[in-house]
This record gives sequence, C-alpha cells and structure tokens, in this order.
Amino acid sequence: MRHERDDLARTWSGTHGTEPWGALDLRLTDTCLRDGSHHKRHQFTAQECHDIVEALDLAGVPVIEVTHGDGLGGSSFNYGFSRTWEQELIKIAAETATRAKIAFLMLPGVGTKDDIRAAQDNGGQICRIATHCTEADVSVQHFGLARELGLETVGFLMMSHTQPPEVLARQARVMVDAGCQCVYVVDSAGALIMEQTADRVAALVAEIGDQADVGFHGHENLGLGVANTIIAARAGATQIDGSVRRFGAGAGNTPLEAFVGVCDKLGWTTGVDFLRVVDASEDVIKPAMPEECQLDRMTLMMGYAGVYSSFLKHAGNAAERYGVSGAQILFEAGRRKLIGGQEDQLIDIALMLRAEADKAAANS
Ligand SMILES: C[C@H](O)CC(=O)C(=O)O
Ligand SMILES: [Mn+2]
Repeated sequence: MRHERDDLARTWSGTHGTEPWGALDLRLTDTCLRDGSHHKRHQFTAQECHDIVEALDLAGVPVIEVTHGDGLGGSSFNYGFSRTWEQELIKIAAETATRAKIAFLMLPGVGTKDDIRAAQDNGGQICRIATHCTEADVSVQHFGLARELGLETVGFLMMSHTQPPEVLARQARVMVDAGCQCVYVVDSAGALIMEQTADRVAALVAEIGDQADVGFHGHENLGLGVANTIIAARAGATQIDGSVRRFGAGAGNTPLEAFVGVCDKLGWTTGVDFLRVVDASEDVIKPAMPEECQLDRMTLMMGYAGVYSSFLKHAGNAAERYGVSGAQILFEAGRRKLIGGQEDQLIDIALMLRAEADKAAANS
C-alpha cells in the first residue's frame, strides 16, 4: 500500500512544469481545532481532539492549533461556552502529537498572561497573539511574556482587508519589536482578492522580512482561499494556515489538503503527505464536523461585505431569535465596519431590522 502511495505521489507531483517562483519551502499550520471551533460552536470532545491530532500528525502536518475559537479564555457567554476546557484539549493534543508542535491562540483582553502560562504547562509550544490590524500595541506585553517563557511567537493582524499594505506593515513592525517571530496577514472576512493579498504580504516582507517570517491565514467566503494562499506564498509568506476540509469560521479556511496537493504539483515542499491528509479529511475530520462549511448566502455576504467570519453563528442566532434575515444582519455589520469583540452589536442590528419590518407591516 505504502509503495502504491509513493508511486502515485511521484506520478502526479511537479507535473505542471517549472514554477517560476522556485521551489518554496512552507510551514503549514492546521487550525481545525481552533478556527473550526467556531463552526463546531466550541463543542469539541476530548476524543475528537485526540483523533484529529493523531491523523494530522500522521500526515506530517507540522503545526496544529488548538484553542477555543476566540482564543484562550474565549469560553464565555459572549463568545459561547466550550464543551471541553481548552487547556484540557491543549494537553490532549500535546500528549497525542509525536512530531507536530501544538500552537494556541490568544487575544489580549479575552485571554490573560496566566492563560499563556497554563497553555505552556499543558504542552503548547507556539503562542499566537491576535489583535485587530490597527491595534498591535495591545500585544506588546504578551509577546514579551511569551518570549521570556521561551515560546515561539506568531502575531495575527486580523481583518487585514480593512487597511492598506503600509498600515499593516507598520503594525507588523510593532509586533516584531515586541518579540514576535512571524506576523500573519489574516483575511478574517475572506474579503481579500488575489493582488490585494500579495500587496499586503509583500509590504510585510519588505518591513520585517530580515527579522521575522510572514504568514497568511485565509477564509473561503469568496471562494478564494487556495488562490489567495498561493499568491501569498509567491509574495513571500512562508508560514501558511489552513483547515483540513475547510473546517473553520464562515465558509471555512483555506482547505489544507487542497493546498498541499497544489504545493506538490508546483514542486513546493510542505512535508505533508497528500494522500494521508486526504484520508484524515474523509475518515476523521468529516465525522467531527456538524456539517460541511457552506459557501451560501450568509457566508458569501461575509466575504462581500467584509465581515469577521466568527460572526456567522452569532448572526444566525440573532436572525432566528428576532425573525429577520441573517444576510441582512451581516450586510449591516459590514457597513458598520464591526470588528471582533462587537458580537453584541449583531443583536442591536437584528432589533433594528425587526423594528423596521414591524413598522413596514403596520403601515401596509
Ligand atoms: C479570533 C479569530 O477567529 C481569529 C481568526 O482566525 C481570524 O480573524 O480569521
Ligand atoms: Mn480565521
């Protein structure tokens, strides 16, 4: 069986000719067990965490992110309570992985410094700190602590579509000066389109490339996850996020298994076994998903209006509760330029839409 798999991989890899960007070497992070937590409404079981980590580790995925969808401390009334405590999930992941490093996410203000210490005690090795893309300054003390603790550090500039490349580059500089070793352009809304991704990544590479890596985290809300990720890599991103089977917020993340297949064909190195990661997708990830991530009216609206992907379930809940259109809630959220942490405003928007509908009905 192994022999056949090797033959198959040899037959199909690099079949599309010379890649003008050369043979890139990328480090992939799977985020099913963190970004997918939004899609799963934070209901991962210990067994699912174990099985997913085991399968991804076997496929050779080098980094696996595990945390509540909104990062350490996210289990709350505002964001949704976890079924299994995230520190327990991190511990299970670290005990299960034989090769992969376990990463965890934290948003300053949602998580605390003590949460970072606990995540490290439970086996987390990479501390990823996320801020809105104009607020990198709130991450300074957390990067300082993470480096002091000997953790590897990654910075997340969320909602990167809202700012031009030069603003993002300045924010990346703040993170790097604080001790961040890789800054990600994070397309939280799945709103970036090809060259917009490349320009942002290139600006970060020009600003911090001699001191730190640049990464890219994509979402599928306009169906551009893989395309944006390819162009990000060509622009210099060397750390790449995705989720097997797109298991993530909104329409999901860049499908990691598809991206691995593309890399094989381009002659880029990821260290991930395409056939094994496809098996993981079918046999382990799919059964753990509540349903496939959909490219539908709601998620397309997120990409179109530039809405934070994590708002999807909150908008759906508000729409159901007040009998209004979820897509209209998201459209208005985009118009108001809401950012992560403003989930409560989705309720305000639903109430406004309800009042407008009641008024229209009374006048008709
Ligand atoms: C907390 C968010 O879900 C982080 C993220 O994955 C994104 O902004 O995208
Ligand atoms: Mn995301």
